[in-house]
Amino acid sequence: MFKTEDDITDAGDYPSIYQSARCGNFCYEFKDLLPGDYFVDLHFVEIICTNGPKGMRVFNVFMQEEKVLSELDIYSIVGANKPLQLVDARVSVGENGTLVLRFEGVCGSPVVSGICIRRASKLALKTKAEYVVCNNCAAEIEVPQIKLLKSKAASRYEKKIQDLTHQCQLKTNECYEAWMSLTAANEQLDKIRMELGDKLCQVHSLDQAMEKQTEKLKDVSDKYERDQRTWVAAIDNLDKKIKIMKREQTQLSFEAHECADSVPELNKMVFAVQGLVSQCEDLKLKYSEEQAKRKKLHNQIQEAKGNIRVFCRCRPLSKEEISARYSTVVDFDAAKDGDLGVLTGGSTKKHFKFDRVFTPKDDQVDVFVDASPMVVSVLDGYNVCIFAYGQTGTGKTFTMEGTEHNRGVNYRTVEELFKVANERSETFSYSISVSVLEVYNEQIRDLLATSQTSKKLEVKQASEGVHHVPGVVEAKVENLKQVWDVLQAGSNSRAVGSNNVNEHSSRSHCMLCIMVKSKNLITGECTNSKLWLVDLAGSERLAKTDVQGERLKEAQNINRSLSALGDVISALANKSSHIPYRNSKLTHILQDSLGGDSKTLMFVQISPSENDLGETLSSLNFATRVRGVELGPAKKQIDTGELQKMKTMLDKARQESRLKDEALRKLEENLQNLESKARSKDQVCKNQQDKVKDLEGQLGSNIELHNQMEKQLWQTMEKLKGKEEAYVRLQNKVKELENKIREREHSESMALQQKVKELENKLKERDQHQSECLFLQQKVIAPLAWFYYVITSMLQKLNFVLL
Ligand SMILES: Nc1ncnc2c1ncn2[C@@H]1O[C@H](COP(=O)(O)OP(=O)(O)OP(=O)(O)O)[C@@H](O)[C@H]1O
Repeated sequence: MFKTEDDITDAGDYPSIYQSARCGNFCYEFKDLLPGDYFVDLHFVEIICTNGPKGMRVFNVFMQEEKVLSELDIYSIVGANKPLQLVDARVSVGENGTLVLRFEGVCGSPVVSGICIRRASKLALKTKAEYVVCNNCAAEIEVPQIKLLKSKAASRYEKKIQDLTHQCQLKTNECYEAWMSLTAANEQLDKIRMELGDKLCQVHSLDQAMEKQTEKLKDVSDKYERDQRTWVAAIDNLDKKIKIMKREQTQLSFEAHECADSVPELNKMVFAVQGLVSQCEDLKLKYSEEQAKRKKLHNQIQEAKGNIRVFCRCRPLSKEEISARYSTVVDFDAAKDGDLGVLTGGSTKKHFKFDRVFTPKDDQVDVFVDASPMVVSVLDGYNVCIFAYGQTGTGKTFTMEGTEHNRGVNYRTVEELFKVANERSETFSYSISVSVLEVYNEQIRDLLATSQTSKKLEVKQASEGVHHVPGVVEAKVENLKQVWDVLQAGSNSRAVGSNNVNEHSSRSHCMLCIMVKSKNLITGECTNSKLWLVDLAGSERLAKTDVQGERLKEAQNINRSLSALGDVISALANKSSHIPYRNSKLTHILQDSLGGDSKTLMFVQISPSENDLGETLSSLNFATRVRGVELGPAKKQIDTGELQKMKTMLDKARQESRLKDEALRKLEENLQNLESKARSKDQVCKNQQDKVKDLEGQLGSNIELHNQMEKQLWQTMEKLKGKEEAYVRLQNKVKELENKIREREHSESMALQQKVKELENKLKERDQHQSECLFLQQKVIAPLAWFYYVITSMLQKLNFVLL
């Protein structure tokens, strides 16, 4: 016997069932069975749910090649995964002991899950037999009584079966309709689901749009709030500003009124100032006249003293001379009067007369006291030339340059110039610049030039009566320190050019030029003057030096330039039509500072030593020639009484000038104070008027701006209102939509639920019908099949008997 005990409740993957399942046409052959009758149970199950109408999965079952089941559709009877059993199908096994079960047209899914074969009891077959005679052969054919009974019952049953089959058919139809309606409902449900999905998508996108809209609205409202705050702050600020401006305007109008009130007073002041100004103008005029007079007198004194003045200075005996026991040949007894005696040998004494004689005891200060008036002339616009002449080693450099602790004329001159320039700073402005030159072997060298050029420096005429050396450095100096630095630079540069500084210095002319540009701040008169301070080369005679070659050339050049200087001075004194300035570089450079209105001071430097007597006499003779020629006999005879008178006049004029200066200064101060007060008042008044105008303008523009801002604010608020309304409208719309969606969802879900319920009910009903059908089928089909089988076999037998 082959039987499965598997209980199929749900769709499960039971291997035994699968293994026994087959598709298509197949048969099971059971061998070695005892001949006789058997009950066969067939267990069916539709494992896979296969949708489709009834009659799609039908198959036939044959037992011993007799069709016991025709067009069986399990699914339509029990549905998916439900077992169906055919029980107690009776079959006879012949002498061959073989039972053949054949399945035909099994399609779709496996259906046969078990076969049960049981032997039928023999007793059951032993029924009382009846005999019938065959019409053809008259043979008696045994017909069991029971068979007749059974045939009656079978007919009864057949009828019942027909009823039941009919009912079953009806139920199947109903089920089919229910199934179709369920399918349709399912389809509708799917459609609704899809619609619902679409709606949900729509709702979602609407939500998103709403969120975006809300965010936008939030941004707009934030911006609006921010703008509102800014505008409110701006309006507050403007209000404050307007208030401040109004206060300022009140203040300014008050001040303007005050100013207007003070106008008469101011007018009075202006009149007074105008009076003072005219007074001042008079005083200025007088002051200028006085100054001109003073200048004239000063000049007259200078002229009286001589435009070319000669000072003689004798140095002390040097250590070497003392140790060599050289005696002094110079007599200073009448030095105070400018007289100098030189012992020329024995008791012979030669006398010389100069403007001043400085003994070895006289120091640099004493020397400069007498030289300073000449120096100051350069500030009055005169060209001045001071030079030191004499034999080497007689103190030319000492007099002109001096030492660090014993400054000479050069330094003191500049010092004096700055001092006087400062004193005159209220009436004059001065610009001072300095050049330092050297003339060696008739060649000009710029000692301030940072780089020496190969180009020769030449003297050129800049304009009528003005000569200069183009390309020469003119260092602008504003104080003593700067002058000292320039002098040092010149001195250093001079040293660079030679191995032995002293030797070189004695063989070249060192020329310091101080250029002064002045402006009279009262009259506006400008002058351009220069002061030459020249340390000449040694004047020793050629014969004595006894030199040759380069030194001879140097000495010749020195002699030539010095004699050219003498010639120029002579020509000037003689008022000659031609002054031979161009005979040497020295005189050519000094052209505009020697002669004319210029003033010249010569220091003749001498040695007291008997050893230098010859050179001393030579120098003194040259100096005498210069002085003698210049002053001339007529000029020498100056009336001292007249001079004294002029001096007294000058002193008086100076005194008066000082007093007037003082008065003028005070008046000027007063005037300046009044003018500045008037100016400041004017300025204040003007400023305030301007301020009032500005403020009025600003106020106007601010009011306009304020109005514009208010307008803008109002417009913005209107816009915002509109936006807020739109926002509220949108929010309402969104809410409405949400409500609609909710309602729709609710109604749709309700309808769906209802439908689902209905469908479930229908399904339940169908299930119930199906189970009923199944139950009926089970109840009916098996016996029916049995009866059918029995009847068929009996009919066969009957046919056989009948045949
Ligand atoms: N009045 C003086 N009192 C003291 N010493 C002096 C005086 N004059 C000149 N001497 C000294 O004499 C020496 C020579 O002077 P200085 O060099 O000035 O002569 P010089 O004429 O310029 O010579 P050179 O022509 O060589 O340049 C220096 O040592 C200087 O200090």
